[in-house]
Amino acid sequence: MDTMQDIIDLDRYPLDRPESPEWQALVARARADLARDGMFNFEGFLKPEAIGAAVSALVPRFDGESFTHARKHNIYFRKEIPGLAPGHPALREFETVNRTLCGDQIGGVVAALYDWPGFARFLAAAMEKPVLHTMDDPLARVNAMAYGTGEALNWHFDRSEFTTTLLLQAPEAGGEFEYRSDLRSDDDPNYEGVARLLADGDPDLKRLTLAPGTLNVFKGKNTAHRVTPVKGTRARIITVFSFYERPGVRFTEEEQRGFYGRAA
Ligand SMILES: O=C(O)CCC(=O)C(=O)O
Ligand SMILES: [Fe+2]
Repeated sequence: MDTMQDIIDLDRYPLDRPESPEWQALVARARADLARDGMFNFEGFLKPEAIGAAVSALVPRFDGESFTHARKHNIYFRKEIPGLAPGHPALREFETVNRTLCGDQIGGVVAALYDWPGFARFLAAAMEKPVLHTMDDPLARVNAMAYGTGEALNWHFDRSEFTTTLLLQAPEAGGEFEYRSDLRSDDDPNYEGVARLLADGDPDLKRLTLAPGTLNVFKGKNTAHRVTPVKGTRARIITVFSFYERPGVRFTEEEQRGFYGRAA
């Protein structure tokens, strides 16, 4: 289980053949989907055996050593936003609870995929970046989350421009991914639009039910998104990979403590 042949369905998703016509066609598909929907989904990206191996490796760690990420937070994961009055409805707080494992607790298939240069190379091409780098942050580089009954990840924007996730285990019900693409831009924070979304008044909200093994990439920095509460006994398990255009990116110690309960 340690070559990419064992991990990725390379017949469907030829990330191992950069610049080949098939690779370029896949890049074109991802770009078209990103332009239209703000995301792309590659179903069956991870091979079933690799999904099984990843879940088996992660479950005991979730049970034994995960951080329970439980807090109230606003969509920015920041207490204050310069220029926004403290009571502004865009700063409304919501509850998040899930169990999180960090980069220094994740090995095997998931870490092998993250560190494989063919992965970043493909994602860079899909996102029309000259290059993408893995993070230097030992905690944030790759995360795994388990959402049990009633657990959720509430409204937020991500730190990185794009977010790459891979669902490993689907819940029986709930645990849906809800998102609103381009709710803000780097030039326009659109606080009124944020407030409207948080008041459940945004008609452009979309919902996605992921299947295990699907690679999902979306514009996380400016796409508001959340995971709705899981129903049933089977946890929703997902991994999240972070890439940046700049090499050497790390979270601040405050960010590490907020997201993971410790610094490293
Ligand atoms: O669990 C998911 O589908 C999304 C995770 C996410 O948004 C995040 O980790 O920032
Ligand atoms: Fe996110």
